[in-house]
Amino acid sequence: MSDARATTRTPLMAGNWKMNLDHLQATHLVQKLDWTLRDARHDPADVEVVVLPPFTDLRSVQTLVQGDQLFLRYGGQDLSPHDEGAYTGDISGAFLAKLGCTYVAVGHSERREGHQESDELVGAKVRAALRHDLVPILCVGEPLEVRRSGDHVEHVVTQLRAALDGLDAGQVSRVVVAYEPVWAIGTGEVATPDDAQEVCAAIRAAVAELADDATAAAVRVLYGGSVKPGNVAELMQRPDVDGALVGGASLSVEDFASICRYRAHAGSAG
Ligand SMILES: O=C[C@H](O)COP(=O)(O)O
Repeated sequence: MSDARATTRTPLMAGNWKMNLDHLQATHLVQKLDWTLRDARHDPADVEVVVLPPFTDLRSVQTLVQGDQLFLRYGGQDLSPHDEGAYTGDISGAFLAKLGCTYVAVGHSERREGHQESDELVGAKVRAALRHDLVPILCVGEPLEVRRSGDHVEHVVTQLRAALDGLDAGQVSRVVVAYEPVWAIGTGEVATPDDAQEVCAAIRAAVAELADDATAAAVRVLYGGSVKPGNVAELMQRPDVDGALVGGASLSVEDFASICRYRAHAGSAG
């Protein structure tokens, strides 16, 4: 199967573990994931594999990845907009960078809704990530009532603009965007490939307006929301879908490895 996307964008599969797996379970999963992918001769140059464990697992994951030279990358699920100081409970971008993180999720809907994170705060977190050379995975997506009203593209583009406005093209080019319709997260109700393509293409067009065409062509746009081994290949056939932000299925080595190897499984269910 050949992907329709520009070959300059390496597909990215990121597993967001959310508040699951302690550091012992994390060690086990990461080792097994690496073995499984190596066994299948997975080439990270073809599809980049990332895990986003809870903060308390990161040191253990770092020790494994760096000590045993595993090919997967890792990152945080959130970060503070501040760099240091009296911010009890916050984790700075500097701390994540020191632990070898490459990525950090920003503005996940579970943070926007559960912790009342505003567009302004999400934008400040994107900037904090960039200050510490972390790649922000900026999450945007509409709730069900907005999808039903038909204003989903406008909603998502507004979130994107609020987070990225004022950044220069070089900064925008370092961002990964994840389109996650809230109604598809953890519900088993995946967006259709056409739904995902519509919004991912609109995100890319908005990036072109915020930065320039070259930046828009280079920025990776992921889809997230009930991605499974059985639906990932079809989503990945759409030209503006460059990967997936995977929640529940990333907690299973077999399922996540299968998602990462979607090209090998194209045409089969699961
Ligand atoms: O960050 C991941 C998303 O919230 C998707 O979660 P899910 O794959 O369990 O629907």
